Amino acid sequence: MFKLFKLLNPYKFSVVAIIALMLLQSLSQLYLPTLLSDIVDVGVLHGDVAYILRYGAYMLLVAMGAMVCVMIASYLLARTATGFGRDLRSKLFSHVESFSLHEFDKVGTSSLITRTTNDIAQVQQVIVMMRMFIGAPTMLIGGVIMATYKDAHLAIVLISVIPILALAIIGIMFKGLPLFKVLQVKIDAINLVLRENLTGIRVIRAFNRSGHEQMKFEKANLDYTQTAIKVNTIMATMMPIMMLVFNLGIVVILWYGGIRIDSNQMQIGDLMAFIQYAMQIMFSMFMMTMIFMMIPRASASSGRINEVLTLTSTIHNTKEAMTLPSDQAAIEFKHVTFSYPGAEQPAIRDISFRAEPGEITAIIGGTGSGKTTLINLLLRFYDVNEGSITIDGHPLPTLKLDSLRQQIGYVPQKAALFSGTVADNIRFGRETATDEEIKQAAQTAQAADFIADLKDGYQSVLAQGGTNLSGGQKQRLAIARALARKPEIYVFDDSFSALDFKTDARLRASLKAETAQATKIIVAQRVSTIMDANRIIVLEDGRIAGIGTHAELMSTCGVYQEIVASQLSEEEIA
Ligand SMILES: Nc1ncnc2c1ncn2[C@@H]1O[C@H](COP(=O)(O)OP(=O)(O)OP(=O)(O)O)[C@@H](O)[C@H]1O
Repeated sequence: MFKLFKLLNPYKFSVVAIIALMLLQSLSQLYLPTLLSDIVDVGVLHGDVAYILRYGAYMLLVAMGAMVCVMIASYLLARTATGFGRDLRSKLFSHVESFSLHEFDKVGTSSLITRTTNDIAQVQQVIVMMRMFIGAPTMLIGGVIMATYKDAHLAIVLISVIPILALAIIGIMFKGLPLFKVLQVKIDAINLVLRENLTGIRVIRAFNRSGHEQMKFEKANLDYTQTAIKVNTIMATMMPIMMLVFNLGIVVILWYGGIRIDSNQMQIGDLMAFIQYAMQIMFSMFMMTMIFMMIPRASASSGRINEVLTLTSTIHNTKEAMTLPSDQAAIEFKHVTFSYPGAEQPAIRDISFRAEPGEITAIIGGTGSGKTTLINLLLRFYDVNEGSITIDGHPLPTLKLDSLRQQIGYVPQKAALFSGTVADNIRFGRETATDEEIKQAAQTAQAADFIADLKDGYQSVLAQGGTNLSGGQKQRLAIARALARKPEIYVFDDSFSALDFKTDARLRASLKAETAQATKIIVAQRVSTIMDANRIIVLEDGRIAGIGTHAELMSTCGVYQEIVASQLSEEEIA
């Protein structure tokens, strides 16, 4: 957790001020019972009204001073804690942004969400408690000193109670600590079910699986609740134990104090002050308990946050990484083999091909044959295990990641859109694109007509993920976004599947004219989409089953013939 507290550096002046103010406040609090005992022992017992009024006013002043200290410290603390939370969230977010897909797979999306929200809130809570960190020990130590100063004999009772309480707290903490870690993991589990449920709501409804999902959620929820109850029960036992020990302590103090007053060894005002110090000590022990309750949970959370922060992306720019020149870009895969982390079998093996500028290179194959994997490697979402991928002769790891991705207009298999307007989503491809260029991109992507039909045209607002559009409309917007980028390389990962045949054909015709010079890679399931490609790569079980034009493959590649036969009519094949 201390590692994270380095983020408090920009707030060091506030932190110092808070510490000073809280020390001042605690000292004032400790002074009040002594003033009270003076009023009783000198003013009340001798009937000196002027003394009572003078010291009464003095007490009021000290109490008000303490209150002002708390108010300023609370204000500074609120600012520091929220600032710390904001900075930590930003740090975590930007760190996660640098992750390759491998790290995302490793931590899991739901857990990353919990860590960026709930876990940071737990650590932030510790900062909020900083007031207590200073107040509680000062009051405890100061209270013991002042009580001893008032009556050393009586103080023995007080001091002997403290270790008993401390032992009880430590024992309970040891039982609670492991459960706090479990608690955070169980919040992850709730988030996972919730996330799956919300994103897959249509499928869940269509398959009448709401009851099943409800049960899954109930299970995760109950699991979390049971652990939370267990933790809280352990923690809750602490309070009655503390109260019991302390109240017994007070009874003993009153009894023994009475005897000492009786024998003129102590004054009544001092006993009153002594009891107040005992109360202050008890209060500070309560505060310490609260701190001890918070710290294990926060330290479990900070461990989870640090785990993400120390995770470095396996894919990053090397010092020597160069910028990819923005001209024609020939892509070459040379004997590429790749396995997903943790997978037993390679997803692709010994893949070699070239994709030339100005040409269309198509990739076709059954589901799971490794088509998307090839694209993931080209975009350097993952690094190859064997072989190499080059662009214009430069191996991908020698290129700056930004410059590599800058040159690629990528249309994913599942069109991902963002909340914002239609224009915003197309401009996502290139921030500097003019309105004219956005319209042109939409025109080429065959999206202009449906955009014109929307109520506010290009300014129509899309729901989160573009759920207010059809699948084909989303795909066309994703294509327009890639076109707006004006890259040297286009990658269409099964991007025409949701389009009807006519739109598919029109789109490909307009793309041909618009992207004549670029290197185009088209992954497709439909033969009709890629029949006229310059080169078709046929994949089967992660290996290349054939490379050539449609005509060549029809005579040489059995796998391709099978795919064609399953899709096209006799005339189309001919
Ligand atoms: N993130 C991942 N982690 C582990 N294995 C994966 C991952 N993504 C894909 N795979 C595996 O790699 C293999 C190739 O998957 P890939 O997505 O490349 O196939 P595809 O040809 O694009 O299939 P489809 O046409 O169905 O999209 C499959 O066996 C798949 O199970």
